[in-house]
Amino acid sequence: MTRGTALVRRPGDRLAEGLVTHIERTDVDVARARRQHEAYRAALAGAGWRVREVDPADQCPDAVFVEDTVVVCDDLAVLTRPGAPERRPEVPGTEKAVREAGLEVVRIEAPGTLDGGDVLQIGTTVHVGRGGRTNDAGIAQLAAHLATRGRTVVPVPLRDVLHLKSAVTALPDGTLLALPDLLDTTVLRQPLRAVDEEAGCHVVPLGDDLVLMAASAPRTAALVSGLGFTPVVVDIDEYEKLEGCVTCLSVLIPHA
Ligand SMILES: CN(C)C(=N)NCCC[C@H](N)C(=O)O
Repeated sequence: MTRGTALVRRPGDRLAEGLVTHIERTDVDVARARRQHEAYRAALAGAGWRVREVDPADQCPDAVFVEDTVVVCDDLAVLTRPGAPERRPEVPGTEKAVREAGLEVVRIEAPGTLDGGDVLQIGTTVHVGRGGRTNDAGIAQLAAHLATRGRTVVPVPLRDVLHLKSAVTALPDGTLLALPDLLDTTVLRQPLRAVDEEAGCHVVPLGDDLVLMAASAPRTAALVSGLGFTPVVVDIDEYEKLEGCVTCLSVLIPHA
């Protein structure tokens, strides 16, 4: 049984030069990061996803964080215009992959900026973080594109955090796991549970009751398990040194 296609992009040799904005830079062990990426790909495959590699963009240290380059909604791929200009050359490789997956392609245009890490889709509601990477023009363009698929966009102001999904993601039943101090929770449209581990608010529903989580959030994994879900745990600490998390390393395209 295949759930769909999971796009990933292998880390390049320059990974350790990736951007760091809200945390202190520490050394990244690239060889270890490659092993962790291999295990991450295996976890996706083990959960029933067909893993497809996006062409490398090795001149861009952050290219492994492929989530930031596209928002997939049903049969539509919205190519982003990343808020960090040095990440924009990552987009053409993603465009090739989503075209090959048969998706309709539109894009965020200047002056809009939008990173996929700011976009949290839950049912027909799409929460979009407004912060350092995503601006109002980007949010307005995304809202217009996703309206064609019956989605409603809710902007969420962020505080001192890279992306919306650095601070909140959702379990398969729509319950939000969040670090409430990092965003304006009053605008969120789903029930919220505060977590006490930074990586605890990063989950990726993989289908059925499976929930991809980082090994750095053991207490939250126990919580998630107690709620009746099955955590699929991966160690991604080399990516966490670059403000990455489990969501950023893939783009899931159901049924593709
Ligand atoms: C949800 N998150 C956090 C993401 N989708 N992306 C992380 C990108 C990290 C990269 N060093 C950067 O600063 O762009």
